[in-house]
Amino acid sequence: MPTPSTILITGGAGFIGSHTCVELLDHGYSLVAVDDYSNSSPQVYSRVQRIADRCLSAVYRLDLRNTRAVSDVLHHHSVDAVVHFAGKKAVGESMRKPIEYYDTNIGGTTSLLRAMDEHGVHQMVFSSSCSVYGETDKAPLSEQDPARPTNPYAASKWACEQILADVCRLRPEFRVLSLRYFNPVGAHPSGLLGESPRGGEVNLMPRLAQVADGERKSVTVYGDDYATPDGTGVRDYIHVMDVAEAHRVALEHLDDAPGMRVFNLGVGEGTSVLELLAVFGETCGRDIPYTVEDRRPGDVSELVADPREVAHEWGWRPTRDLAAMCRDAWRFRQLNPLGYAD
Ligand SMILES: NC(=O)c1ccc[n+]([C@@H]2O[C@H](COP(=O)([O-])OP(=O)(O)OC[C@H]3O[C@@H](n4cnc5c(N)ncnc54)[C@H](O)[C@@H]3O)[C@@H](O)[C@H]2O)c1
Ligand SMILES: O=c1ccn([C@@H]2O[C@H](COP(=O)(O)OP(=O)(O)O[C@H]3O[C@H](CO)[C@H](O)[C@H](O)[C@H]3O)[C@@H](O)[C@H]2O)c(=O)[nH]1
Repeated sequence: MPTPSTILITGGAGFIGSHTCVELLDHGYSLVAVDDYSNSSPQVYSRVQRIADRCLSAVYRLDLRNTRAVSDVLHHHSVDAVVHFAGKKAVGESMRKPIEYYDTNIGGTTSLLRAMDEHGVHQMVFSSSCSVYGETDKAPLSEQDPARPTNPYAASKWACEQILADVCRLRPEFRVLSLRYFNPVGAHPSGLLGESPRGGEVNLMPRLAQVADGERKSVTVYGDDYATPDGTGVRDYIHVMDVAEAHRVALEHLDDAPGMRVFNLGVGEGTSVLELLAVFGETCGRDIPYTVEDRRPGDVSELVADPREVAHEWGWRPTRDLAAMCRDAWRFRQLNPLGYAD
């Protein structure tokens, strides 16, 4: 995609969205961001702009399911492509609130597609998830492996992928790259941006940081009876700046081929809960107490990427290691103990 191009970012104030805003501003893109701030804060944009030393073209508060509101945004800005992050992302919460997850994630995506089509915008990079692979004893996982979602969150992402693939098949002007992220963690090295969830369920890395600085007494490890080397869940952690970079590279490859294509976004290395806990403890020089409880409903034992397809197609691979992920997440926590308090 030639720069400067104008990109609509949905969920731009979120964890991955905000880091991607920095990466795209740094590379000359003009950005229009929309978010309902259900899991983020508008304050994040001033930090994005401070890091990038450039402004976003516009920022809107809206719920993606409001097609009219999205359409109004596309009416006012000549957008070349959409990077679609907005959605709900917590596996455990999705087991308790399945309707909310299907409505937000699938309804938000179809609403966005309608508004895009109305304004002749047909290119999208979509945030999918490795959770679509579900419970499997295969590691690493390639894009050709079957999807077997085990919770409504994963099922909603799989449904979106199927909808997007079908739209691309029936309407060849559409081009979609669906990126199945494994576990994005870490933070911007400046310490200005990071993972700052508003209540609800907290992912493992921000939870480790909460315990390290004493906000919580211990980490609950969800199960130590999985068929993994130490019995705890294994994931493929990838630095959020690598994920942001991958979106910039993806935008350059949207036109490579017709239809929808799916890519894994992971490092290709599995890390257990206890291993991550140990590396995080070493990084911050503190003990991280933990207790073991039952498995979290909807969780799977192990998800590790085969990352070769992205490397082969785009000549790109993640470069930041687990120590950098922990170091940056800890720096963000130390500099922002209250997150983006507003
Ligand atoms: N973080 C992960 O581990 C991970 C892994 C795989 C996939 N993903 C996917 O990547 C995307 C971004 O994840 P994240 O970690 O940045 O999450 P996040 O919650 O930090 O960001 C999502 C953003 O979308 C916004 N949003 C939610 N519902 C909305 C709606 N109806 N209308 C407008 N805005 C809405 C939230 O306020 C938030 O700012 C999500 O789609 C998520 O499912 C995340
Ligand atoms: O307090 C916690 C939090 C998590 N875990 C464990 O740590 C691992 C990682 O859990 P996270 O909640 O950090 O991440 P998930 O893998 O459950 O989910 C995240 O990555 C997925 C892809 O794996 C999804 O896409 C989803 O959006 C995103 O939240 C899992 O084994 C989980 O059981 C704990 O033991 N204790």
